[in-house]
Amino acid sequence: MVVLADEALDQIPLIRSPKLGANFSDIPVVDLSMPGSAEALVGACEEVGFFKVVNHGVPVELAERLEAEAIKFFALPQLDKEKSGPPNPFGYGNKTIGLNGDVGWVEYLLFAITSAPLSYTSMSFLEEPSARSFRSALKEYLQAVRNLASDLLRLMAEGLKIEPIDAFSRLVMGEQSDGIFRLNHYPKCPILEKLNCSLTGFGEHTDPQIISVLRSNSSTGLQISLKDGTWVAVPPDQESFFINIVYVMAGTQVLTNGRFRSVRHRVLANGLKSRVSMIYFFGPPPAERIAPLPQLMGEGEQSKYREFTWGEYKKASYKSRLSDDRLGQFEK
Ligand SMILES: C=C1C[C@]23C[C@@]1(O)CC[C@H]2[C@@]12CC[C@H](O)[C@@](C)(C(=O)O1)[C@H]2[C@@H]3C(=O)O
Ligand SMILES: O=C(O)CCC(=O)C(=O)O
Ligand SMILES: [Fe+2]
Repeated sequence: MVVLADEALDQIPLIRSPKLGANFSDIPVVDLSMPGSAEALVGACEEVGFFKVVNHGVPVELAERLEAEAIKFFALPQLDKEKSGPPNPFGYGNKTIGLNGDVGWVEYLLFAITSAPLSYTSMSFLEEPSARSFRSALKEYLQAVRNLASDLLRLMAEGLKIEPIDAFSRLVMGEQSDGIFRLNHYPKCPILEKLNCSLTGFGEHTDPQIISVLRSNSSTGLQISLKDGTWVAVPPDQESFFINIVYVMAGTQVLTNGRFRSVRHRVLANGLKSRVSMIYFFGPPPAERIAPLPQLMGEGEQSKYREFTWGEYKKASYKSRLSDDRLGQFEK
């Protein structure tokens, strides 16, 4: 990203509340090495829809290697980065998010991920022989995070006492599944220090897939919205993963029939330190029919939504703005 011109800031929503940034110390923590982690995970999905995972088995060095490669990419001259964009919807993007007018103080690389064998959208910079270390860091990281997501989704089924145990994981691990991976860079924005306010990095939204696995560097910025609508800051932890139980899985009454919450979240740009985050979003194949799991329906209970396929939902989602309710059109 080039040096900030004030007009660039004009387009991006400023957030003026002075209280932003209070750290939220009650983020549920799920320790995968402890007995009872399935119950802890279900409790976190019901209460907050967001939790931190520790003792997750993914070597910290894998994330650090990919982070270092991402930093090298984002440090390239703007014209070189743009050879891998614009995102349609995949590729390099700068400040615009999606196709419908959302903007933020962020540049990013967005990849579609396919499984069996694991592969990702190619981009101009990845074709260069010099991108070998980027490619290998990316592949190893994606594979490790897939394994973690599969473990988490199995634990979720165990905690909810759903059979078969792969009821959720099979939805997102198959060959045609809809995986997306995003590398975000929120450059530091020193002018914010003088203005005494924050700048939207990534506007408020709920993630549209089934589950998202997020890792960031030690820079602040991520906030979640609590049940009462208050925004709280998530203290960064570069050795852990943050899990977002997302839209279709959660409060939408689609898969878990309203048992799980999905959390609205956003990222604010930092005046002093840039933030790098990497998020793997897991979704089912386009033809998958989305309806509540019968095991989670009460007797005689009806779903609030007409049945739809994942492909129909995604199509509608790409016509929406970040903060929209993307399920409205599927209500009965
Ligand atoms: C405005 C949009 C960008 C987005 C697709 C969408 O139409 C609505 C949701 C956005 C989001 C949020 C979570 C993920 O970052 C993302 C990759 C996704 O799947 O849905 C983005 C999409 C994007 O950046 O293209
Ligand atoms: O960068 C972050 O920490 C979160 C970004 C985000 O919410 C997203 O890409 O969906
Ligand atoms: Fe998100």
